[in-house]
Amino acid sequence: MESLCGLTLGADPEGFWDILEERRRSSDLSHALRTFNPQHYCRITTSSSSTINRTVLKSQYLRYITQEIAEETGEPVELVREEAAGILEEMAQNLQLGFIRLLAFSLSKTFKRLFSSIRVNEEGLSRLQAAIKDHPVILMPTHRSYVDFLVVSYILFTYDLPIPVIAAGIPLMGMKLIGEIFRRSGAFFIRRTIGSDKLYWAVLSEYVKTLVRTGFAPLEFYVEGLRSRTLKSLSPKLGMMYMILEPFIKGEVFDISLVPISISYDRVLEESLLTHELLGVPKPKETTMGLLKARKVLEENFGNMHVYFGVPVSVRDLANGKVNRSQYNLVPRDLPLKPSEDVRVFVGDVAQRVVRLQEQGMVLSPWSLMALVLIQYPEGLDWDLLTQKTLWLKGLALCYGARLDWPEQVSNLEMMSSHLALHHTVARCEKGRVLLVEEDGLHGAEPVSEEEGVLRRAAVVLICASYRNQALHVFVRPAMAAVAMTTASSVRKLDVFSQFRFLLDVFANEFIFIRNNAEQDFDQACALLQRSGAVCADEHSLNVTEEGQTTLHFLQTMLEPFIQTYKMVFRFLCESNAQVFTERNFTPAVRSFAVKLILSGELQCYECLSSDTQKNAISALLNIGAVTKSRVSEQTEFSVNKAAVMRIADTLDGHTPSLMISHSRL
Ligand SMILES: CCCCCCCCCCCCCCCC(=O)SCCNC(=O)CCNC(=O)[C@H](O)C(C)(C)COP(=O)(O)OP(=O)(O)OC[C@H]1O[C@@H](n2cnc3c(N)ncnc32)[C@H](O)[C@@H]1OP(=O)(O)O
Ligand SMILES: O=C(CO)COP(=O)(O)O
Repeated sequence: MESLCGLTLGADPEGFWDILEERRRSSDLSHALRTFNPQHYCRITTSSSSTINRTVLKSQYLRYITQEIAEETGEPVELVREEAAGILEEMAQNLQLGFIRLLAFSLSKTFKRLFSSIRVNEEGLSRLQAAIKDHPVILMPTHRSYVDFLVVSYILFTYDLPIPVIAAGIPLMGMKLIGEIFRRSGAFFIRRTIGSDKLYWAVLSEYVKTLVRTGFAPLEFYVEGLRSRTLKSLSPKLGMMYMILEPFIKGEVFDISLVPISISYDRVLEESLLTHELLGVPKPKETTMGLLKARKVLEENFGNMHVYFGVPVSVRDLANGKVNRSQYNLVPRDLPLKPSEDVRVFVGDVAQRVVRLQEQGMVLSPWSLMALVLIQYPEGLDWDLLTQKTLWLKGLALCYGARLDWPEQVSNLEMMSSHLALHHTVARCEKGRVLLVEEDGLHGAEPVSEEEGVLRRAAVVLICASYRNQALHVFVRPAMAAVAMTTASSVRKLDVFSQFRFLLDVFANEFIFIRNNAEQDFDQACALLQRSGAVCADEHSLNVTEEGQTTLHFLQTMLEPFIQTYKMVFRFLCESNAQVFTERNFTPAVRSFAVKLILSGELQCYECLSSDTQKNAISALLNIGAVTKSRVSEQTEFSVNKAAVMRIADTLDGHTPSLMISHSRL
């Protein structure tokens, strides 16, 4: 079968093509050394990295800011400019085709060992090719693994598309040799927390804006800001998003195309490390030695990967009627301007929409559905029951519009058994019963303390939960409506909606919802519940059907670990003697509170140990106003309004009408 650039590749019924198939049949060296002649942006003004750097340093914007900083600090302006040049030198990429070829060769070898297939939607690449010619393009992939940025560049190279420049966290720069190879493969390095460093913000934003204005190359950045430890989408970071959109907002480019990219893994390379971070184990430092030591991962199989290139989104279309760009006609475009309220809202809205599109492009593996069932049976369940429930769930997922990797020509038994085998480190079938498998600890199979036992159990539960999380975006709206139906004061749609809206507020950091979209979310939730026959609705009420009990119960149980974790955090805040917590102490203190509750038998939910969910619970309280945040002597502190937290906990239980909470905004 033919692909975009004439390669012979394997297609599956969903329109995905396995790019490794060709690699398994022909020389990796010829692939790496083949003619590479991509079509660039039609108005590209430079293809030289050093010209980009010079343009940044000479820009009016940077001159203005360096002058301003010199006046504020009393430093000579030349010194400030030198500092700016130093920051730029640390940051700038230096893309060279030779390094791309080198990596193309090594990655072909590595990917073939790690993955059974890498499937790419070719029509998405054709759309991307067209978009690249017309406007500056921003590639926005999901971030679940270090493999993400490698595979995106690899695919673009394979399909003869321009190699992107990529915003990379600075720790990667520190890796001996690898850091430099990455820089020459298009990475530009940014500090992880910039805080109030005015000069750094200025250099970074001018650098990013120059890349966009000149159309030097597609710009790739990870709007979630880090790899999601839970495999669930993270709330987007807005700093870089703002810089990228600014050239359009200020009328310097006609349009910008944002391309969401959804990367779905059957099995994530870093599954165990990422999960342990959720339990408080520090992330290993990125070093070349660490990478070499990790090479035993090459002995494992990680199944299939799907990379879905979404439909390019026109920023111009999104901005229509939402941003008043004429306000920028009155001031020179080079001068810094604080973003107006409409721009701030717009940037956040764009980022949320892209993350939603990323979710919609994700491909679910059978294991993800199996994990959804398995996690609801912590003591394990019979294989037959797992099969029956997973197949039922497959039907529900399809009914809710999920993109599933479940080929019809393979039997269900074969599909499920092979996926269980792929995840042999997490679950196993013994005597017809499927059970979660705990990893051995540092000191062998037996835990040395009760606490270690809890954390070990939590590790495997959290890995399983992360694969469940891959599918949550498909179910979260109907699941929230299902929960709202149990706690609402009546079956009247108005009452259920008010409870639903409260849940949206509480879980705003947990799941991706677009701001001010509650009514559409609710309508969609009701429509899906109706479509699956779980409820029948008329204009004013929602009623559970007889056969809908099972669906509703399943959906409610799906959200239970999140509800339990939030309640546990609320309880911790209310029972603690202190009214104020430092950010640093919060997670360890909540963790030991949760471990105690589990050991005492008061809490059965091991997912409550996830620091990610605990932090989201605090963020929810901050958003609602029940907790406030302040900086006190270099530390972030949370002050808790215990009465407000209790009312939220009550509403979550359905004891207090949600309207009171939403309207008073506490
Ligand atoms: C063929 C084969 C080839 C293979 C070839 C391989 C290629 C191999 C390449 C390797 C490549 C690796 C790639 C790795 C992938 C990652 O490393 S992912 C991690 C790095 N990327 C990102 O993080 C991107 C997304 N992050 C952001 O946008 C973040 O906002 C930033 C820019 C990093 C800043 O982070 P932050 O300091 O935490 O800031 P943030 O929370 O966004 O904002 C802080 C405050 O600054 C304010 N602020 C925002 N903008 C500004 C501004 N311009 N001026 C002043 N203040 C501002 C905000 O309003 C905010 O204020 P508050 O609301 O808190 O009051
Ligand atoms: O630096 C990154 C490279 O992927 C992402 O940050 P984390 O390592 O925190 O996920």
